[in-house]
This record gives sequence, C-alpha cells and structure tokens, in this order.
Amino acid sequence: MSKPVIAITTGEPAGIGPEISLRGAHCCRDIVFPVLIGDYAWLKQLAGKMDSGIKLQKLDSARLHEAIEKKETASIGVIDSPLQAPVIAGQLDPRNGQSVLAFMDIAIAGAMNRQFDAVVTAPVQKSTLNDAGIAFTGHTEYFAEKTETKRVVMMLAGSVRKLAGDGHVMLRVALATTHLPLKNVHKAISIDCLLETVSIINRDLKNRFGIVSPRILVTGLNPHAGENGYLGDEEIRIITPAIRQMQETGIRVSGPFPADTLFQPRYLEHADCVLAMYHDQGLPVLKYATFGHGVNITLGLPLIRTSVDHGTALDIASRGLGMANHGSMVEAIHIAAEMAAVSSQNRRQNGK
Ligand SMILES: NC(=O)c1ccc[n+]([C@@H]2O[C@H](COP(=O)([O-])OP(=O)(O)OC[C@H]3O[C@@H](n4cnc5c(N)ncnc54)[C@H](O)[C@@H]3O)[C@@H](O)[C@H]2O)c1
Ligand SMILES: N[C@H](C(=O)O)[C@H](O)COP(=O)(O)O
Repeated sequence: MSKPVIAITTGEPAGIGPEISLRGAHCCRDIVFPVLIGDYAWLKQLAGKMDSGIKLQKLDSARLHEAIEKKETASIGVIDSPLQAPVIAGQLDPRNGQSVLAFMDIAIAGAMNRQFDAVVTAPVQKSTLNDAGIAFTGHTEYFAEKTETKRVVMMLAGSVRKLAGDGHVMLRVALATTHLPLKNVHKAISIDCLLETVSIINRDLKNRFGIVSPRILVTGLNPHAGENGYLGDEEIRIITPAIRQMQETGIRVSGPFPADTLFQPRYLEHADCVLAMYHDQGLPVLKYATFGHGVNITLGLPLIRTSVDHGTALDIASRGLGMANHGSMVEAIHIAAEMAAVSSQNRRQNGK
C-alpha cells in the first residue's frame, strides 16, 4: 500500500490538541499522508510560532484529491472548518463546540467514503461540548452513533518493557463499559454485553492487528473477583457463564481474574488483551505504564480510529507552546497506519 491517508481532527482549540496535531503530522510525513481537520487560521498562527518549519496548505475536496495523487508532502494539508469564536489558549469557549464536532463529522464522512484510510483524533473537552448543548460522552460513543454501530469497544495500548528478559511487549487493555458513572456500571455488565465485547476484540485483533489467535484475559468486577460470591455475585451470574460460552465457540478467553493481581508478567505474557469491566479499573494501570506513548483505539467500527492517551491539558496549553509531549499523537498515527496496512492486505486477499 502507498502511504495511508490519515485524517487528524485537531480537537479542542484551546487545549494542546492543535499543537500536538501539527507536530505529530510533521513528524510522521515520511510514513503517512496527514490531513489536518480544524480551523486553518488558528493552525497557521500556531505553526508560525513554533519555528519548526511546518508549512500548511488549505485543501478543499478537489485539492485534497490532487494532493494525494501527486503525493505532495512539502506542506501539510488542512481541511478548513472555521471556529465561531476567537481562541485563547487554556480558556474554554462553548461557542466553538459545534465546530469541534464538525471536525469529527468531516473525518467520519471521509473515512466512510474511503477518502481517508484512518482517523486520528486529538483530545476534546467533553464538558465544553455539553456546555454547548451537545450531548457528548466521548469520541468512542460519537463515532459509534454516527456510523450506526451497535457496540464498539474502547481499547488502549502501549509498549512496555518486559520485566523478565529483554525487549518490549504490547500491553492492551479493553473495557466492557466506557464513559459511565460508576453507579451504573454493574447494570451495564450483562452476558450479552460480554459476548459482544469479546467477539469484537477477537475479530479486530485478527483483522486489524494481524494476531492469528488472540488470547483474552477477563477481569472480575468485584474485589477478588467476588470472593466466591461473598463480595458480589456478577462473576458467578454473568462473567463466568459468558466466558464459558465464548470458550465453546473457540475463542481463547479466560477469567474472571481479580483485577488487582492480573497485571503481572506471569499472566500478561500469555495474553494479547486484558478486558477490564470499567474505565478506572483498567486505564490507570495502562496509563501508569505507558502515559506519553499510549494509544486509544476504538474497536468494532467500520473505520479505523485511534487517539491519544491524554486529554486537553489546559493547564499546559495556557502556558504557551512547547510544553506538550506529542509522543502519544505520533504513536496514534503509527498504529493507525499499521492498522490501515493490515486492513488493506486483508481486502486484497479477499479480492475487495
Ligand atoms: N481523546 C480525548 O478526546 C480525551 C482523552 C482523555 C481526556 N479527555 C478530556 O480532556 C479533558 C481534561 O482531562 P484531564 O484533566 O483528566 O486529563 P489530561 O490528560 O488533560 O491532563 C492530566 C495531566 O496530564 C498532563 N498532560 C496531559 N497530556 C499531556 C501531554 N501531551 N504532555 C504533557 N503533559 C500532559 C496535564 O498537563 C495534566 O497535568 C477532559 O474533558 C477529558 O474528558 C479527552
Ligand atoms: N477514556 C479515554 C481516556 O481516558 O483516555 C478518553 O476519555 C477519551 O475517550 P474518547 O476517545 O471516547 O473520546
């Protein structure tokens, strides 16, 4: 495959999203054809202050096609989606909420019609979108809704140094529930939820990552995986029966394991992915081990979407350019490119 075309939504304009998008696109030009989606004037102003040699060009759809065909790399293409209010770094303005949402809509539409091979998203401020009157819990749920996908799975991944022996391994942590208040988590964990979630993980690890026979470890929900029912019974009523059913279909899944002791080499060396039951059960472990180069991937979508492992970091955005680490953005672009290559190879093999 020639260089994949990667759309990068630049996220909350007052946060670090625009800066890390510019730097990430610039760093990865040798392996991908990046297309930024955001406010051209704001991005140009930031690029001008960065002293990094980043050149931008505005692309409409005709110019985009031509730039891709000619493989133009001297400047980074930007699809201009103007903001409604002036930006002050570090200060949120709900008047820009609809524009931030429009960045995602442009990226989703372009990926669905195969103009883009993948979408990488910079962070948005979920609360500001809600302040703008948009019911928004996360990109994960929004991409699912816009692509009419019934269930998707949030998975974060990052390379970690092996505790025994040399080299690195990929730690992948997927979640059975996404952005849900803790008080609602137990109601969302059902046999159907787990069957669908594990089957999406199994399918996408094969089709999007080229892992032939994925091994998935499942955590319990309660302390010590319920302590034989004395500390909660979801493991007995729901998680264990779901795992048995999936094992009968040939999926290499096991558990439920107590979440507090599962994340050790003895278990992880036999796993391609850990499925945790909720956001703050799985992600602190992953982020502790990989913050700064971890990647958020939405499984189950009809398109490829990756993202950074961090938020808008308004505190450092307000202090000026050059404070933000763009390592996670670079990794998100790399993983999107690798996934696009695997998908393209699968399509060729299937004659599509
Ligand atoms: N992909 C996304 O859209 C995404 C992901 C996570 C959080 N968020 C949103 O971001 C907002 C802020 O969330 P938060 O404060 O919990 O987390 P945050 O990641 O924005 O910040 C947490 C801490 O990490 C630091 N940090 C984050 N990214 C950094 C980087 N690239 N380089 C250096 N330091 C960095 C920040 O300065 C801060 O001290 C929330 O609205 C949240 O929902 C969005
Ligand atoms: N749960 C993600 C994290 O902690 O990194 C983050 O909120 C982003 O979620 P979306 O990709 O759904 O916006």
